Amino acid sequence: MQNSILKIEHLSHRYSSSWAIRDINIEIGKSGVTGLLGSNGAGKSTTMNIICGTLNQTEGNIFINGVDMRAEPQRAKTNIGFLPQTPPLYMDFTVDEYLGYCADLRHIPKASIKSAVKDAKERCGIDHFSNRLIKNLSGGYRQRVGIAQAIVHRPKLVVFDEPTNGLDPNQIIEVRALIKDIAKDRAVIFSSHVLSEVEVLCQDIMMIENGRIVFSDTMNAFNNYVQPHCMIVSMENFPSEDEILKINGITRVEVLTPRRARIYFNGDQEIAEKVVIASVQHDWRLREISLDKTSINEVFAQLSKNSTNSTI
Ligand SMILES: Nc1ncnc2c1ncn2[C@@H]1O[C@H](COP(=O)(O)OP(=O)(O)OP(=O)(O)O)[C@@H](O)[C@H]1O
Repeated sequence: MQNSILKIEHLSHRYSSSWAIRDINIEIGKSGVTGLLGSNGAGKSTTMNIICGTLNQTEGNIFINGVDMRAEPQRAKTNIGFLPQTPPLYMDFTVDEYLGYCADLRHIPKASIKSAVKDAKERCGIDHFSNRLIKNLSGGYRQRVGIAQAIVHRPKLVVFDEPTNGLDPNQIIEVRALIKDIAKDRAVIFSSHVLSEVEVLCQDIMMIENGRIVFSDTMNAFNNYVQPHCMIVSMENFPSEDEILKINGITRVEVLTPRRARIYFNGDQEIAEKVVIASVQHDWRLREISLDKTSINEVFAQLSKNSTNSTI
């Protein structure tokens, strides 16, 4: 790939005797959000810690903007910002003290620290909390401070390890919006074990299971790959299963309540239209019809299962 910000070649890591990740190869471009999706223990944090230079790999190479992390770690790290799963915050520092300290650690020249901190605070919407002790901020604002430290040195690649974990629903929406904004002018890698979160945020998706990449492509390709094959239907006058099975393309009906069912179909994307037409013709009084996203989760489970069957 021309213009790649991150290139990973044959990356493997072993903790004492067992392999956590095995032969991972990844290349990502200079902008946009790439989602790293995997269940608990799949190997996301291990991969991210190695990318960010906080863990030394057992085998393989990492290049950040063409710079080899092993050969020139300091130079490679100038282009990386990292928000680990547990944000490295000092609770007794104010926001300004903490971000100033982080900017200094990142070798920002003394004369530029103030403006770098100001930019990061503005970007993350925390400039009104400059003098607040971090321990007195809410979870969502602490996470913003964590994000601000990850971008204070204006890196070309920012890595977020499960950044919405432990936040309430409103905070999750705000942090997602912030990540989207940050990705406008740099590359972002974002890990999660929640498929719906990766779907709304990322253009590209990599799935890791059992230490191996089991899927790596665009979000569009993933959605095409996992075409839904069932939908939820509610009707006032719910017909018999046999009546529904008469609609061409429907293969199975799973009754959920007397007026609601999950309907499986054979991939025919016009099936919803056919159900609507049949409902009008037979006066079934359709109240709800929606593609069932659980079928996507089933594919995720299937990909995970395939990788569990392979030996690491
Ligand atoms: N310090 C460690 N020592 C030994 N084994 C470890 C260590 N850290 C992680 N592991 C193991 O390596 C594997 C991958 O863990 P990792 O934390 O990378 O997964 P993850 O996808 O980030 O999971 P989670 O979503 O739970 O954080 C797991 O089997 C885990 O138990």
